Amino acid sequence: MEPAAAFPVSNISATGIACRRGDRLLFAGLSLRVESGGALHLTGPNGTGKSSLMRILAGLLRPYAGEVERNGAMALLDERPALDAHLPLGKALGFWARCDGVAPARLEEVAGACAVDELLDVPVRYLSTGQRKRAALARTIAAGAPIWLLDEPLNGLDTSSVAMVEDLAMRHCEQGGICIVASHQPIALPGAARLDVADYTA
Ligand SMILES: Nc1ncnc2c1ncn2[C@@H]1O[C@H](COP(=O)(O)OP(=O)(O)OP(=O)(O)O)[C@@H](O)[C@H]1O
Repeated sequence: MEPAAAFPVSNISATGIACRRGDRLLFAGLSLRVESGGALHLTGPNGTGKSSLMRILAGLLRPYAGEVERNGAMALLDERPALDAHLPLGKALGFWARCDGVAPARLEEVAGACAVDELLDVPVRYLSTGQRKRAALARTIAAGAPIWLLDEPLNGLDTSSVAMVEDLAMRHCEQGGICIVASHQPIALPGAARLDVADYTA
């Protein structure tokens, strides 16, 4: 994929974050900051609150305490692909591309980079687990946001697709983007900081 234009300087920071779900305080006192070109790997056992933290960073979940500040647009990949299951993949991606003002040529390029360019005529509901994950990644990347929040991006991917995601994330950071990945799987992200959410369990 041709590099996108270098991203404007961006950053995301969270200060003193506490997260409560139901009547449980999951974690407290968690702070982080990632600048342009930086990567962060959020780890922790199942149920520690990685996805909850990602939703807090994305502005989709209000923290119980603390603040998130962000300069720059953000795109979230999580377990919901946000692609219309009844549409062929190309049309489902096209919907978001129009919303985000993405040129058709750029969408094609991103589809190629995510290895879904051969699947554009296939209804989203027929895609395999790994194909759906790559399609959701294409939707996320095509948005053109400097800040990527990738929640378990490797789930369901084969070895070559894992390498593909690692390469895309590395190149995004080289272009001045930010990549925050929540995953209990190892992921090769050169220079990435690591934060174990379990260290902040309340
Ligand atoms: N809407 C909700 N209401 C109440 N509890 C919730 C809600 N959503 C999640 N939880 C609980 O919050 C805890 C943390 O969930 P979360 O998905 O953030 O963890 P995680 O670290 O991402 O886990 P995994 O590694 O399994 O994906 C879990 O115990 C979960 O059951």
